[in-house]
Formats: sequence, C-alpha cells, structure tokens
Amino acid sequence: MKTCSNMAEVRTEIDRVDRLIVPLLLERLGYIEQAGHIKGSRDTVRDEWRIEDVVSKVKACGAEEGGNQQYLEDIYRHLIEWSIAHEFTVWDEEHRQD
Ligand SMILES: C=C(O[C@@H]1C=C(C(=O)O)C=C[C@H]1O)C(=O)O
Repeated sequence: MKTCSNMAEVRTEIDRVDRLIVPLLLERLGYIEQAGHIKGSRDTVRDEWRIEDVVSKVKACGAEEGGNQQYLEDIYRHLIEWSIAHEFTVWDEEHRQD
C-alpha cells in the first residue's frame, strides 16, 4: 500500500482500488446468475451452510492478510444477502410459467 501525504492522493488511490474491485464484484454476480439458472429447486437458492462456508473462508483470508475480519464479515453478509435476492429473481424468471 502506498503512503499518501494529502487527500488528493488518498482519493486517487481509492479510485484506483475501486476500479479493481468493481469488475471482480460484477464477475461474482455473473456466477450468482449462473447459480440461479443451474439450481433445480427454489429451496436451494438460499443455502445456510454455504453462506457460513463463504464467510469463514473470507475471514480466514482476511486473517492471512492481517486485515479486519469484522469489516470483511459485515461486507460479505450484505453482499451475500443481495446476491441471494438477485438469485431468486433469476430463478423465478427461469421457472416462470406463462
Ligand atoms: C451462489 C450460491 O447461492 C447463494 C449465494 C451465496 C454467495 O453469494 O456466495 C452463497 C450461498 C447461497 O445461498 C450458492 O449456493 O453457492
């Protein structure tokens, strides 16, 4: 990480990091959409075991990086809830009967 000496530099670096994060978030969302097409039963769209699996892996990764695990857990729980809501939309569209 670069050490900045003013807010312009801080914001330049935040903008740079966001440009790295956004494509990865969109790639992740693409896999969520694939899950919505692949899953056969609506009951499996929300999988509590997998939610905890993802959160624990992310926290372990955060620990390896020496970062704030609570920060990562909070973000990921929001991200996963948004993902599940989106996956339901995709699943419902895939199985729409009209
Ligand atoms: C993508 C899945 O569907 C949901 C979304 C998850 C996620 O955003 O990582 C995790 C669990 C699921 O409830 C999955 O089951 O793996």
